[in-house]
Amino acid sequence: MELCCLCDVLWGCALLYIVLQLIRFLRADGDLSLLWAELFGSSPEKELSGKVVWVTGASSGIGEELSYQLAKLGAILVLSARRVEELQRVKQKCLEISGLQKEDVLVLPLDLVKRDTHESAASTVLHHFGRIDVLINNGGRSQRSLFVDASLDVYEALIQINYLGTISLTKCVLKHMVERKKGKIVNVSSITGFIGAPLSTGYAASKHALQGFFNSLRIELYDYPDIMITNVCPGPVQSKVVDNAFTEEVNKTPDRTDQSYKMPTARCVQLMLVSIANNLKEIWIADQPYLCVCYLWQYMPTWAWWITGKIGRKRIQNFKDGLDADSSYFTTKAKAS
Ligand SMILES: NC(=O)c1ccc[n+]([C@@H]2O[C@H](COP(=O)([O-])OP(=O)(O)OC[C@H]3O[C@@H](n4cnc5c(N)ncnc54)[C@H](O)[C@@H]3O)[C@@H](O)[C@H]2O)c1
Repeated sequence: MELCCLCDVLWGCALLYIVLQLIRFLRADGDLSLLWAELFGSSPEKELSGKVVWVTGASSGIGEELSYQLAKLGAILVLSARRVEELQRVKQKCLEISGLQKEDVLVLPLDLVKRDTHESAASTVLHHFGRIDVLINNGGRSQRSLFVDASLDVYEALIQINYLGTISLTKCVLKHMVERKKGKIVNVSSITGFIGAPLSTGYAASKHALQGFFNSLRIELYDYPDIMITNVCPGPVQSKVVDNAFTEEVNKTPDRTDQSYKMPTARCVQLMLVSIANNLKEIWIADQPYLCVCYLWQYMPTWAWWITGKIGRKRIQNFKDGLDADSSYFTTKAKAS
């Protein structure tokens, strides 16, 4: 009788656990393999403490937040972007919030477009720290313009920064990882790396190119099982990406709009670190309805076209109204600020 009672309690607990996890998945902000790794996988603290991590685009948004969370985990950092004073500011904060010493954080200005400087940048890191454990290809720019209105120069610039700049730096670092037979390359792609988005035709093309490249490179590295490639695909996240986006012309950026309704940068970075710690190959990080659209896109492409068409029309209308393109699909409009 007592055994029966114990069994009932155990079954009750198991059922409660499953229901809780189901609720969690329904409110999910990541794909299922990512959420599984968050619940049951290795912790970023365990995997990343003491590792040499090179972050590009570290001067703002996701890259800046990555630098802070990695510093707190005890990772040794290389911070790259174009503006040295912004990188110094990020370094200073890294030192304030962590136990890192000045010599544990290297500020290394780098322009992704200047590909002839990438080899010497990689040599500088190797000279300074002796190794590169993780390269996070995060630097990049987005787009807010319709194809009919945009100059082809914008398309060239997006490919130069997001695609060619990224694979150029990867080539310089990969040589070293192949010699060591280990390392991690993390690419901040986007959900537009595998689905389409109006106003971002050139951006989506550059991120599709990145994903095609890294998914193929991963197979070329089959004989190096300890060299890991992770493609990170975020949906809308709070950052300066829209302020810095290309518009119709290369030298024109959009008016500032409210970004506060998007996923907090800290949450996006927290999930990215889980994926790096657990060697996940591709992760999706997005609030709804974007995550649902990602699943639809994979499993029911024709239905997905129907819904992305509806959402996409609204996106263009928001843009024409001077709002953030992603604001107010289902609710009242966010104002331009
Ligand atoms: N925020 C989002 O909604 C979102 C969604 C999906 C993907 N992403 C991707 O995340 C990455 C980080 O963007 P973010 O959202 O933090 O935007 P952000 O504009 O705040 O940061 C971009 C970073 O890239 C750097 N950068 C831009 N051009 C560069 C160049 N030529 N050389 C070197 N560095 C350069 C910037 O200086 C900055 O440090 C980008 O690759 C972006 O495409 C962002």
